[in-house]
Amino acid sequence: MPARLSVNLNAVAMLRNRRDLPWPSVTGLGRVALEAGAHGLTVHPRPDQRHIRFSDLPELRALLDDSFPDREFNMEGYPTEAFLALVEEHQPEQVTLVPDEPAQATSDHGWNFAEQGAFLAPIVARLKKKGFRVSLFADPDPAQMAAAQALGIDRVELYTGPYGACHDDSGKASIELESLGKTADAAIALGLGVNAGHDLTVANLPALARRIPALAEVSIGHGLTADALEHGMAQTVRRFVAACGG
Ligand SMILES: CC(=O)[C@@H](O)[C@H](O)COP(=O)(O)O
Ligand SMILES: NCC(=O)COP(=O)(O)O
Repeated sequence: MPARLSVNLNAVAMLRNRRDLPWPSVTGLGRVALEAGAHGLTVHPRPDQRHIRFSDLPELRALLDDSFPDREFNMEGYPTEAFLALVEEHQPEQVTLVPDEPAQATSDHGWNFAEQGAFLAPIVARLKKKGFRVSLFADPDPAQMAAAQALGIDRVELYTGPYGACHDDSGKASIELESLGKTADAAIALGLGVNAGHDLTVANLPALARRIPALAEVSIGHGLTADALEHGMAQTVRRFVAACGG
């Protein structure tokens, strides 16, 4: 089965937040994504709300519940008490825990399961008890998968940033790809599902999907939003030229 696509709306939210105006609409573009076939929506509400605002969450939950009940809401974040309260309020189908510092510009590494397992274990147990599917952000490192699996999680999300960064070096990309592939092999052998995300694009996704045929889900925001701008720009300029009376 092909990997499912969850559209990360953080980049849209960041653009919206440049002005005190309601566009681009996070919920509106979430609807466009779902109408176009996305299997779900991802948000990463950071503590300073510089991208997704906490007030976006009820609207997105309602969009999925009212119009797309077969799609999924994936909430990502560092498991502070405040983040866990948001999760419990908005009931995503999947919770992805990431080891990000509050002021971190973007996610840039996975959990160290050996060192941070004791911190994660009660949080995973709490989320599992409440019925959430739990995924943990993981570096491409097969040796860490046993410690991840021991936490009782459902999936790992492989951090694909280093692979995405090889956009101009196919030799290095194939090394990063193999590292992701071996980590996925180890996770799958232990019974874990495998998601992936960070800096995935139309260009680098096909090789990833071929190397990891059981890839369950990819969440994509930055590259997908850039692609939408690139491919939508000409049509939009035509609309504005017409609005100018041209
Ligand atoms: C976990 C991950 O890789 C994404 O959540 C990524 O960090 C996107 O979040 P930002 O758009 O806030 O960078
Ligand atoms: N979970 C990873 C994710 O949502 C990726 O975001 P981006 O790097 O594509 O913006």
